[in-house]
Amino acid sequence: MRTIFWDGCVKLIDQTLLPDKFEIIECRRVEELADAIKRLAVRGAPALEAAGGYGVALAAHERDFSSVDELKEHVKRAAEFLASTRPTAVNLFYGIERVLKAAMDGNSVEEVRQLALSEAEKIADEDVERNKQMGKHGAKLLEDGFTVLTYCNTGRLATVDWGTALGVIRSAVEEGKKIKVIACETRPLNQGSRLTAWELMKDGIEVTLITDSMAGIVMQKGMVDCVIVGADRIVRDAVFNKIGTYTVAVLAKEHGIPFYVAAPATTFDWGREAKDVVIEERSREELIYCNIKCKQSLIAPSDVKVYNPAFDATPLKYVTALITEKGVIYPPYEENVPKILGF
Ligand SMILES: CSC[C@H]1O[C@H](OP(=O)(O)O)[C@H](O)[C@@H]1O
Repeated sequence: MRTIFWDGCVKLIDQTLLPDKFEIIECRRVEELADAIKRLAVRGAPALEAAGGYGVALAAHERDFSSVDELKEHVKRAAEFLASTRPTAVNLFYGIERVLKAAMDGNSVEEVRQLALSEAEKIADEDVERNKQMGKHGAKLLEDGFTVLTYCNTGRLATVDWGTALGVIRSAVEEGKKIKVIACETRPLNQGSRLTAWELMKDGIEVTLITDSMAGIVMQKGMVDCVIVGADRIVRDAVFNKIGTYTVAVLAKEHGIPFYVAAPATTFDWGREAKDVVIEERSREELIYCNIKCKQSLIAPSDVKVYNPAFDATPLKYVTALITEKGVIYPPYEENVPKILGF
């Protein structure tokens, strides 16, 4: 089953309930999908790209319209609303803009609806295919018997299907290589423990869960052959990814361990630099409660000051190679990224 798909409305796996409950959310209105994005029921840059696209298509279908002009105005407003949900993953805006552009070519209500949904479906289908391509290219970097350290969740649940960094691991395993994974839990929302461990165990891929603070000792003990992470936005001088990625990258450099980033071309925002990117800051409740879902078990004084950035920026000097659907890109990035990705 895909992470997000169209079935008369937008349907998606509610990732906030995993690993203990597997439920599908049905979004019949854009507001419902926007809420799902904001509370990370659907999350992960490529999954957000599809969510953005499906969200624009949903806007065109969510009610009746007296004219194609009224419909187009409604869709434009919905696109702006969807773009306001999360600021850092550039894929979200790519998906929204791509479907909005397609929809504007329609000359009737029915045509706008058809064009929007068709483009949103193309985005979803393309994501699965490019993840498989990325997996093939990246699998060449993993030797039989490797142990790979991962951060956050970059698997099926972070994409429409297959995954980016976890997709590379899946592809290597599919080729017959024995790959073990050390998954960082990834505080505060535990995408690593709740989602990555769940995905890998379902696939029968050996995974060991560690706290984020253990990343150093496993590298120091020689337990890690390489690190593979995903990305939310790659700019000319840095990779934006889940908070804590920068720490892992510096540790990997210190221990001479390859640090790879797997991301599709739509995660690249090559015209910008790190200083131009907004890092999402999330609620204090994510840090002061053990379980954000039911706001139980305080693990900090309820009125303590909190800083909760959802992402950090890893300078490209810490990145051994960028794994994309077009191939593996090595430094010098300023020369090779535009050449291979055609920017
Ligand atoms: C395959 S991209 C996944 C990327 O997205 C995650 O962020 P979030 O869970 O907040 O959407 C994280 O940065 C992952 O690396």
